[in-house]
Amino acid sequence: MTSQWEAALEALRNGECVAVLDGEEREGETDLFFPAASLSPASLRLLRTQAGGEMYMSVGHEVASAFGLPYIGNVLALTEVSAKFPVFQYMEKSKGEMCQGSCSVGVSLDHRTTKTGAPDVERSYTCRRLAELFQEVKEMETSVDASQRRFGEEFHTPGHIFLCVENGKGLSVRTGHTELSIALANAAGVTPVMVGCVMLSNDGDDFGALRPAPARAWAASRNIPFLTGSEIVKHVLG
Ligand SMILES: O=C(CO)[C@H](O)[C@H](O)COP(=O)(O)O
Repeated sequence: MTSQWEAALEALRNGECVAVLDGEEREGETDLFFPAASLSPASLRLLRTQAGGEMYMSVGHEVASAFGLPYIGNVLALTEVSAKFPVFQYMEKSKGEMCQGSCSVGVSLDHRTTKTGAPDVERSYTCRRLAELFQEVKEMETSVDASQRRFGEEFHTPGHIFLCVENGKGLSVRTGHTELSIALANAAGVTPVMVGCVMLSNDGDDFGALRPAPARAWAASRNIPFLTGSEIVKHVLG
């Protein structure tokens, strides 16, 4: 029988969905993921209608490095920013990349050719294009400077997809959905850019995140591979 791990890698190679529960001790949330490189508008619709939470694009550390993409918390923590916009002196900011909270968040963006950036057809194009552009600059061994310029020619910020940036040491220091999804992409051999969305409850008075048991049952009913954070860590780090 195929294991959930093998099924997940196969699904990603085929551009299909996988479900990842980070862990009860962490968020205790299940996020659905598709590989960005082959993301279709229909896949994006599935994330929006079946998961329903915030949609984001996890980018591997090498992708962020290739384009010089920062963590937004580090940008907002700059003294120049607080001097000009004093509210940022007072707001708590996730700095660095190692905390388990929302510190992996980067900038938001849209592809420049989109009209508003919001529809499924436009958001999926934004995601696909980022993954494609990374492959292009990687294969051509483009300098960081030239890669950043190409990135700027294609994307504007702010936009309708926010980035989550993998830390440089991966799962050994952080086991967020950001690192878990990129570890899966690397294991599957697909471009390390993944599009994720957290599953929320649609059940009566429960306005929280979808609990692990119904999330697992939903995935099983659709033949979508379901993995926990600890299973992924075990497979990747041994
Ligand atoms: O909850 C989420 C989105 O709404 C995601 O889990 C989050 O954005 C990814 O971050 P992390 O790596 O901290 O899990």
